[in-house]
Amino acid sequence: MTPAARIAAAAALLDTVLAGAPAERTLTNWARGARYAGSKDRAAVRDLVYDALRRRRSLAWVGGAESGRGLMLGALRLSGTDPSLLMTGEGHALSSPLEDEGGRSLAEAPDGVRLDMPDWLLPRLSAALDEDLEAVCGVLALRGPTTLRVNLLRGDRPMAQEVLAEDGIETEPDSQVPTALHVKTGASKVANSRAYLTGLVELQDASSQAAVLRLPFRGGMTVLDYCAGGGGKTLAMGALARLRLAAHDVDPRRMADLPARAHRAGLAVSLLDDPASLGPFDLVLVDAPCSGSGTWRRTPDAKWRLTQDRLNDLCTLQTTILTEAAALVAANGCLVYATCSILTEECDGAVAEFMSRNTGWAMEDRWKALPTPFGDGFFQVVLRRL
Ligand SMILES: C[S@@+](CC[C@H](N)C(=O)[O-])C[C@H]1O[C@@H](n2cnc3c(N)ncnc32)[C@H](O)[C@@H]1O
Repeated sequence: MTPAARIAAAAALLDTVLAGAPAERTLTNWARGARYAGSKDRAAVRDLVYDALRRRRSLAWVGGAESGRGLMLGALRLSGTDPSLLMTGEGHALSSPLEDEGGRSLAEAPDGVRLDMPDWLLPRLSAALDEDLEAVCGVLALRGPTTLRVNLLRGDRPMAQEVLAEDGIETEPDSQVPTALHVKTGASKVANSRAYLTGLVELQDASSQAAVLRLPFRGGMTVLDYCAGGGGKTLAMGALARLRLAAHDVDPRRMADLPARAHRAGLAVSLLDDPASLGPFDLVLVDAPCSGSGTWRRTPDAKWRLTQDRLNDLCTLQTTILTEAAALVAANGCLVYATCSILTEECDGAVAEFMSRNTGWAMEDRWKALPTPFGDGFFQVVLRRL
């Protein structure tokens, strides 16, 4: 595909996403049907779509319309490329830009446009982030890093770097998180690399790794990952101490890959439909469903889909799940609440709500990470049963 054809394809896909279709499924369906697109074309179109969704409002402002064409026109203008070079109307290219099509300056845009956030969320984000608001919105409008967790049961970080390099994957150690490696080149090769297939590394953001490293593990503890999903945190916990590990999720299909991942990592994990049958546990982790606002650069359509009602529902669900999980914690055990949100109501707000309704818990640790070029936003609190 020519660069102009890739832009036209991205514009058409963006129209589908803007009409309400999930971005990931839209791209997957397109890639299946587009036999003319090679792997480099598919990756380039994917980047165009995701980059545009992250900056949907600012690109639409500069491009003159909240449409695939408008976003692509805005993206070309903001990257300093003359749009008429790639929107020529020839072959598969979009038609040439009209003289009066878009062209507004971002300097005149309202805050929600400039910061690429829905207007209703800005006051909440501003309250949560204060002087960090602009920097955080800026980070969420850019691509995130690809980060690996080194599985200390299989080797150390220098060894993982060497094994990855043999497969053409260059990495750099994170300066704060001792298990994290940022992928510099070769990210698309990770899933087929020897390091990944032998369980030496897993894909996991540095903030999630840092959160798990803070937990108070001792050998022999019983640990339940109550909202396990794919089991990223289950495996990270299991690599840190000899634990008796169990995982649960209200939707067990989400844990479908966990047995194979655990096997690769050298871990045994019991999958539980009814965790009370094996409890109580020394530590129960609630990695709660949330807005995902700390990770919106990875799922940018979620930023635009969140509504006030949905956020209220999530807050209610978070407190409900915490209350359910608390009943599974042993005497003197820990209840850990974690979320990849940066909104106060889903972080301190959810914990305060739980504490106001439940006595007999003491807060032992509270940790919050804002999204940076090296890690996603994350929040974690450790409560101990008195
Ligand atoms: C943020 S994700 C978990 C991600 C996972 N811990 C990881 O590190 O890969 C939240 C999970 O909570 C699950 N969930 C939602 N409601 C639940 C409930 N009432 N009880 C248990 N799990 C629930 C969802 O199915 C989802 O898999």
